[in-house]
Amino acid sequence: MSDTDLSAYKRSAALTALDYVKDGMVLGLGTGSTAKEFIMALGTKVAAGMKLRGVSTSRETATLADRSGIVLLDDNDHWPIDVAVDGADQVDPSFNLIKGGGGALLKEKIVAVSAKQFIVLIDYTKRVPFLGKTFPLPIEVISFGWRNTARAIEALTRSRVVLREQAGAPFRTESGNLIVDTHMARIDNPRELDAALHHIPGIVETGLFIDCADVLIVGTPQGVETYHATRP
Ligand SMILES: O=C[C@H](O)[C@H](O)[C@H](O)COP(=O)(O)O
Repeated sequence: MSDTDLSAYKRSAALTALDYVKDGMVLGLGTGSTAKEFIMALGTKVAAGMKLRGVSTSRETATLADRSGIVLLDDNDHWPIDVAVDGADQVDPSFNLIKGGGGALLKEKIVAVSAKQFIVLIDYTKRVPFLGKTFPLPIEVISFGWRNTARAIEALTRSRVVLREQAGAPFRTESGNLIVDTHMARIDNPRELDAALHHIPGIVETGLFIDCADVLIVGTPQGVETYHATRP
């Protein structure tokens, strides 16, 4: 499946998400190619007269939002986010996610949990029976002592941990941290793993999004499928 084909499924999911957007809302705006489709589609709503404000999860998204006519709230404001919309790298049957393929996981998680409703958009290839295996878990760590932090992650997960690089240098997040990608064969209990990882000093945030997604919108060859999470 080529990226071009998949982008059509991402776009159809993004267009469906427009149904959740109402005039005057504050939106949490995710990062990545699927979120980009959504933000560009919002531009048509704004052009038609809808007033939207947003919180951006990356500089790239801020630029797109600006082009779409969405007024961005300041980083230091309190954000009354109605709906956050973002892509994901993997989604399991309980709607737990791996995110952070683009390195924006920290801001994305802050925005997702701040929203009254979090909508996840994916193409159908990202639904998996369990997290891991086909996508390494991104973990944001501070650079101070990162090798020791990586060792601790390896010891906990019994997996290979690889420092993410970009153009031959360590990749830096917008918060100035590093990302280590953790190649796990299978994540059996994402909630337990996330909790255990958060006990390791040096870890800023993980790409595990547990119990965050309220709505999952999936672009498939047969059309768009929408699922609503049920919480206990
Ligand atoms: O850090 C990046 C984000 O978590 C993205 O939302 C995720 O990687 C999915 O990206 P895309 O929509 O480009 O597949």
